[in-house]
Amino acid sequence: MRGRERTSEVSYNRDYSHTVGDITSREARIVCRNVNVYYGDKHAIQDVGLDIGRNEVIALIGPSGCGKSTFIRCLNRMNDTIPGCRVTGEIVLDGQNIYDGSLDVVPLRAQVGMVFQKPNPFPKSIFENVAYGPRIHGLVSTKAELEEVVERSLGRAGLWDEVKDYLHQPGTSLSGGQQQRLCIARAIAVNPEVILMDEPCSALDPIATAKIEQLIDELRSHYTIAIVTHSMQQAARVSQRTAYFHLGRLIEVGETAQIFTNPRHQLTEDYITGRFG
Ligand SMILES: Nc1ncnc2c1ncn2[C@@H]1O[C@H](COP(=O)(O)OP(=O)(O)OP(=O)(O)O)[C@@H](O)[C@H]1O
Repeated sequence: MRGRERTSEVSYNRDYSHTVGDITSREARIVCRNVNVYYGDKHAIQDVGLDIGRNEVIALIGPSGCGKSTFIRCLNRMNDTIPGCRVTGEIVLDGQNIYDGSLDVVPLRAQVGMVFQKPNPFPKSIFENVAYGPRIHGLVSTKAELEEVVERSLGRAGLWDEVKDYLHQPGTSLSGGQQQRLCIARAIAVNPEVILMDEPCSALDPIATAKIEQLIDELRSHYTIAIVTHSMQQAARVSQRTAYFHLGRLIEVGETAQIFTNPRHQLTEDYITGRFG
């Protein structure tokens, strides 16, 4: 790590000497400590500590391969599905370490929903895409309740008005941006607390991207959101805090405005000014 005067002036976290800035959050929803991830012998995430707060959007940024996706996948144990992947450390959601052996990952993945880079609706109708989760998680007992959940979720995802007359058309018949909002509605339908988004706009045009960004801002009042993005403009537009990763380490975290206007670590500055990445 290159040093210069700037790095000697900054205050590091007491327990996370390689991370500049305050890793804690006043109203922490997720508390990550000493998180390490290995793919076989490869040490992909190294000693990450980070809180993610209630009703906040946190952007995870950094050069390709720095571990953003790997880290976000730790938060709902999606890495469990990757052969040879091992996670150590603690990730506590509402007081429970989600890596406890006794924890059932099925409800966890409803509680911590995920939206991927490419919209991935099920090969089912628009209605069924949203209804599937509440039905299998036993969240509704009548048809009327199910219809209400579908309408509310599509409404919250900003899609209801566009699809209310086509609920029985295939989800895949929608445009890319609409499909992504359908996937957000599907995540919302099972009452998540946290929504993880891994480059949710990378397959979308600027208009569809703007809609998703506006939606993210609206969703913040109900959910905690972590978003991986390659777009620094997007991070600046949608997030309140930003975390900068480099080679598997969390280098700097802070208020988004501070990270983009006054980064405290040389590596962060190099990245945001386009010197590498
Ligand atoms: N399934 C896997 N098996 C082995 N190594 C992996 C796997 N997935 C990721 N890695 C490695 O872990 C490191 C972090 O990758 P990751 O995809 O998390 O980075 P990223 O910051 O999200 O990258 P990008 O911005 O390009 O998506 C990289 O060195 C990558 O090659």
